[in-house]
Amino acid sequence: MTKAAVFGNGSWGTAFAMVLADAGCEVSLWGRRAALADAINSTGVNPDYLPGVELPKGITATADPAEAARDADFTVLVVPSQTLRENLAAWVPDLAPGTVLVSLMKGIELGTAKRMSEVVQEVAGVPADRVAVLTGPNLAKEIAARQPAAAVVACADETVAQRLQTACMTPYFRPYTNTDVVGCELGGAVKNVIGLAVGIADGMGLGDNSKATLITRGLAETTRLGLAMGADPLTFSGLAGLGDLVATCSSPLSRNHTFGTNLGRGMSLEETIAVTKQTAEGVKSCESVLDLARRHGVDMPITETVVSIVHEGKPPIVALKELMSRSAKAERR
Ligand SMILES: NC(=O)C1=CN([C@@H]2O[C@H](COP(=O)(O)OP(=O)(O)OC[C@H]3O[C@@H](n4cnc5c(N)ncnc54)[C@H](O)[C@@H]3O)[C@@H](O)[C@H]2O)C=CC1
Ligand SMILES: O=C(CO)COP(=O)(O)O
Repeated sequence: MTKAAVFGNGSWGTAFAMVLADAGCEVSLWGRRAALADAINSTGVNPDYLPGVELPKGITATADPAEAARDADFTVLVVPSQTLRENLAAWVPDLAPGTVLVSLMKGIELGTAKRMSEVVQEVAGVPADRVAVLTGPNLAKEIAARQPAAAVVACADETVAQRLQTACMTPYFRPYTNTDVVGCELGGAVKNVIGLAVGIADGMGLGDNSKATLITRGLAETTRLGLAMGADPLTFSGLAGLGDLVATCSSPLSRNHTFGTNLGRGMSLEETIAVTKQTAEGVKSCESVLDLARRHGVDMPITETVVSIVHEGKPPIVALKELMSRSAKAERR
């Protein structure tokens, strides 16, 4: 039987543990609080992150990383991106030999501007063919309700992606393989920034033309960055690009979208952070995405606008006027 360790028992870690268990894996689910692990084991529910959802048999929760990691064919990493480096360094001595490390995270590291798979390779000291990424339009609550969805599993080695695909394929969860790890990770991280922008527009009372413009031009700037970094531009019209953008920018379940909506309605950053209970990766990653864009000499005006609103306190109405009054351009260049 395939064994999977899932490190992170938040909403996506728990929902993906359900997918793996439904696909026939034996799953150990790690979280840092022993009391939560005990509650999950005794009630069969994760009361903090997926209340009311009965977890399938085949998931065992633990707060002990060595116990979680033991004999795992796949080690799934799903903690907030900015905490990965420190957490993974502590888990490395316990990792099962030969395990494939799978990132479910959608962020870029602040300071280094590294993608999560790069952090994993560096910290765990493993080659690219031992690191995979899973991404796509996968709002955790909908997956936990077993609503049909597709995803992308990306790895430089297609046979590894195919093994992961088999390990997490269920009647409601349909993963496709891809070898464009850079494009898949960029799609996942930048869509959170565009999700913030769309949320801000929604909060300001703007309508669907504005939303469609932000989504489309957001995808254009994501693709520009991807091209500069060696990604396949077609990845951005797939599930990791357009697919995830549409889900995030249209759903009230998206934490990034909701965060933006609160800002657009006039809440301060501090007030918005105070009412946000879960991880909204774009809030930090908008700065690292902009850093990445500057390192590669790529123009990302929507990302720049989001940074100016979220981190520089620019009023959304002022930022919007500036975004709309940039010099005229060709749609493609
Ligand atoms: N929730 C969703 O619908 C989806 C989330 N993701 C990505 O998954 C990643 C995790 O997000 P969620 O599970 O949704 O977040 P969450 O906010 O629901 O849960 C975060 C988990 O990380 C733990 N955590 C927080 N700080 C930590 C630290 N310093 N050390 C160790 N553990 C820590 C929390 O206790 C919790 O178990 C993010 O990168 C997100 O973009 C990707 C696809 C879907
Ligand atoms: O990545 C997601 C859906 O694919 C979840 O989006 P949020 O992190 O904005 O909730």
